[in-house]
This record gives sequence, structure tokens and C-alpha cells, in this order.
Amino acid sequence: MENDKIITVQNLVKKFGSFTANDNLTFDVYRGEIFGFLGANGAGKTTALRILCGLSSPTSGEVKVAGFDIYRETEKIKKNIGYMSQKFSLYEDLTVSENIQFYAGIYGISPKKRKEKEALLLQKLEMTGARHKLIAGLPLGWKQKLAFSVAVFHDPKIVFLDEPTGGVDPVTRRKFWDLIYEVASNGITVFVTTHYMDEAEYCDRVSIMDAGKIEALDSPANLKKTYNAKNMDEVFIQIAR
Ligand SMILES: Nc1ncnc2c1ncn2[C@@H]1O[C@H](COP(=O)(O)OP(=O)(O)OP(=O)(O)O)[C@@H](O)[C@H]1O
Repeated sequence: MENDKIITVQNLVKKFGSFTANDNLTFDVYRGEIFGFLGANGAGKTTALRILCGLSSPTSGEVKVAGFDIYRETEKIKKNIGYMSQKFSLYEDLTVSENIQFYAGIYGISPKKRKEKEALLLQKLEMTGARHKLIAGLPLGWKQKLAFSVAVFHDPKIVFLDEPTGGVDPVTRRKFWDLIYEVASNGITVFVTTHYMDEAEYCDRVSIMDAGKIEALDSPANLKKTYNAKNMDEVFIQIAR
């Protein structure tokens, strides 16, 4: 079973001065699962996610990501993960194709391989005709799909998504989740924070944080049973007051 854990977190604490943003978090994420990380504004999701990505150090606790230690092996972690931040990481003044080239370059993907993958990707996203357009002029839903696609372009073991679908309508969101399912079915673990409860329903398991603590962690079906709730909205309201 230990091998099936791609992320292990034990007693993770993160303090900013006297304020505790992550208060003794303990949880595991399994290989290939879609793990939803929920909580109200300020609950501490982004803080934990930045630690898991090797961007910030915990105050205390044990954390392993893709088998690597969060204190000593952050460079190895970074090579094995993809990350899409809230202000997704595309360069607005570069074209679609230039952004893909940039990310492929960072991860050492050869130009030949990049060209093949780029052509397939743009076809899948129906963006072939837009490949020489600047990111700045693209609709938000397109930017999100592309930002996600570059975050997994190097086939990482895990992809971290921080509110990847903020500000778009439910149909665009649903389409974005088709991309998430596709990468998960290829064995990439997806760790996603969200405020949208329809998205919580799409996850294999969901953790719900409140004031720096994990208050619940289970599959959406089990959470609804435990909290005697019709949907994840009702579960969330009971936990994140
Ligand atoms: N660098 C920092 N210095 C001091 N306080 C911080 C810092 N980063 C975050 N915090 C505080 O930690 C708490 C948790 O913030 P965090 O961004 O992790 O929440 P979140 O759950 O991701 O919220 P949101 O949904 O709004 O993104 C907040 O009260 C925030 O003000």
C-alpha cells in the first residue's frame, strides 16, 4: 500500500509569525487519483499546496512528494510535478506556440519531440489556428486549457492545480474537467483546489479545510452520507462555517 502513496503528509504545520496557516495536517494522496483540496477563503489551501510543490518550507512535519523529501529534495520534486497557479503561468506577450516552446525548453524536451507533442495538443484543444496568436488576446477558458496542458506537457507524476477554473461558466468548467480526467487516466495524479462544488463531485476523494485544519476527508459519496447531505454544497456549508 505504501507504494501507492504518491504524497504523504504527517503533522504538517506552517506558521507565519504567530499565525498558524496549516495546523497539523496529516493525509495521503494515492497514485492516479483526483484529489480535491477544499476550504473557504483563507483556510490554508494555497499555503499547503505551495509546500507540496517545494516552493515554501514547512515550520514542522514530514512531507514526501513523489517519494522525495520536502526539506532536502525540492529540486527533484520540481522535476516530477506540474503546477498551474491561480494566475496561470502563461506569458501574455508570447504566442501560444512560443509558450509551449518555453515550457518544453525548461523541462529539457527535445525540439523534435516538442513539435510532435505540440501538434497533437493544439489539435486536441482545437487551437491549431490560434498557435501564432498572443495569449493576451485569448478567451479565459482557452488560457486555462492551455495553462493546464503546459503544466502536464512533460508528463509529470503529479499535477497541482490551484483554482484552475476561476471565473468561467459551468460548461467551460465541465470541458476543462474532461482534460483532467484524460491525464488522470494516463496515471498522472491530480491535486486540485477549488471553490466550485460541482468540481468537488468530480474528485475521487475530497479534503475539506477550515481555519488551517482538515475537518473531513473522504469520497464525495461517503461525505454526503456522513453529513446527511444532498450534495457537496451542503457538506461544505456544514464544515466550512
Ligand atoms: N506569506 C504570508 N504571510 C502571512 N500570512 C500569510 C501568508 N500567506 C498566507 N497567509 C495567511 O494564511 C492564511 C491562509 O492563506 P491561503 O492563501 O493558504 O488560503 P487559501 O485557503 O488558499 O485561500 P483562497 O481560497 O483565498 O486562496 C490566510 O489568512 C493568509 O492571509
